[in-house]
Formats: sequence, C-alpha cells, structure tokens
Amino acid sequence: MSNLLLDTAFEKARNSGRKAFIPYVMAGDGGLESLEKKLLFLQEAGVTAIEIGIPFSDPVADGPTIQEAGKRALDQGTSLTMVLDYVKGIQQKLEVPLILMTYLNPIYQYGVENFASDAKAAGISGVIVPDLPLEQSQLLSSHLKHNSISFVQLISLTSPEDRIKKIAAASEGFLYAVTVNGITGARSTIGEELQGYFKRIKQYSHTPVLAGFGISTPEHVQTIGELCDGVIVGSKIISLLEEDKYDAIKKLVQASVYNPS
Ligand SMILES: O=P(O)(O)OC[C@@H](O)[C@@H](O)c1c[nH]c2ccccc12
Repeated sequence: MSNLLLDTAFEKARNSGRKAFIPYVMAGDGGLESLEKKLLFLQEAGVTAIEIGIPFSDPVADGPTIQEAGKRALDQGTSLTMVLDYVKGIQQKLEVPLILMTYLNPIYQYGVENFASDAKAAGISGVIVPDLPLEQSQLLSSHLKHNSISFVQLISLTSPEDRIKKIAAASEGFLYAVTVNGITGARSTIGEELQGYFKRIKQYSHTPVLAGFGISTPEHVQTIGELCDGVIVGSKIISLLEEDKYDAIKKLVQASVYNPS
C-alpha cells in the first residue's frame, strides 16, 4: 500500500533538488518525553521522514550504538504501547512522515491487527520489521494495507538476483538497501561494490531506493546519495543527539542537497 504522506515527502525532496534523508531515533532513549523535541528538531532540519525505533531485548541486526540506545530505552520501561500512545499525542505537531522500525516480537505481543490500527491512529506512515522475511510478511501486510501504511522491505548485499526482484516488487514506500554485510554502526569507508549493487536494485524497484547502514559523515551522505535516491542514518544520529551536537546533524542533513537552487 502506498502512503500518500510518505510518497509526497519523497516527491517534495526530489523537486527541491535533494536526495531523501531519513534519520533513525530510538524511542525512549533519554526518556520518551524527549522524543518530541528530537522529532521537531529533525523536522525543522529538513529531513524527508523519520524512522522511530522501538527498543527490543534481542535486536539481532543492531550494532553497539543502537543496542546501547535500546538498552537505555528499555531501562526506562519503554514499550511499543507507550510509544504509540505518545506519538498519537504529538502527531498534530508533525508534518514529517514517521516510519516505525520494530522487530516482530513486540508486534506479536501487541497483536498484529491492533498494532496496525493503532499505528494508523498514531499517524505512522510506514513500518520496517527487519526480522520478518518476505515469505512470512503476509502475517502483517494485509493489516497494514487496510490502514494505508507502507510496508518497507530490506535488501542486503548478499541477496541473489531473483530475491532482489521479489523484494523490490513487494516493497512499499521505499526500498531499504543495506550497504554493508553485518550489523548497523558508523564506519569510515564505502565499499566499491555499491555502484553495481544499486544499479541492479534500481532496475527492479518501483519505489525510491534508500541506502542504510554505516553512513556517518556528510561525505557518505553525498557520495552514497548520488548512487541511489537517498540515505538512512542511524548510529551517527543517535551519538550526535546524545552529545547535543545539533549543528553536526544539520550538516549531515544539508549534505543531501545535490542541486541547490
Ligand atoms: O546505524 P546505521 O549504521 O546508520 O544504520 C541505520 C540503522 O541504524 C537503522 O535503519 C536500523 C536500526 N536497527 C535496524 C535493524 C535492521 C535494519 C536497520 C536498522
């Protein structure tokens, strides 16, 4: 299902000479009440959408920075229910589309159907579930569709061609192209194989293709952004928020402008 708010946000970025830029924040890190300020700051900085992470005790794909943020959030007692309630309460102040990133277990515990309708009530535009393989995605997809929420799928560097085709066809809103083998986290170099990777993916994708994992400098944002439709930045945003380095965040977002007009 395509979500109008999300599709419009990508279009708006494109029309203003920008690549998409999606930061990731961990809900409940620093206390759930700090989320509003973070979201409003990121919205003001000009991001395309914001990915909100739900903390989980067994985050298999997360690197140390996100794991630690998740642990801090769990120590504060943050749950999916609390995050949906909280976001529902502040959604009127937000124009930027929100994408919820959560592992399957919290959704299961919540109840798949209720999750989809409560996410809609909280103004959520898209959902990413990194541990739910495409083959099992129908568990959730019909409920999301019913609530006009895009179900974003992930492709990895090791996905064979026929799988890329299937995942690209199924993905909604955008396609999340993981750009390293391994876990999330800031890194210093960019693999040369990326160019061919994006070319392969783009020929099958009917949505924007966004790169994520390891993007941590304005140079990464720019060079990787040139190869696809935009970037997702997680670990670096979490560290900069924690250190109150708001100007550095603005610089990262600014690097998504490729054709200043
Ligand atoms: O932290 P990084 O390397 O910038 O990567 C983005 C990432 O954190 C975010 O999209 C994410 C957080 N947890 C995940 C689990 C799987 C896939 C993606 C994610």
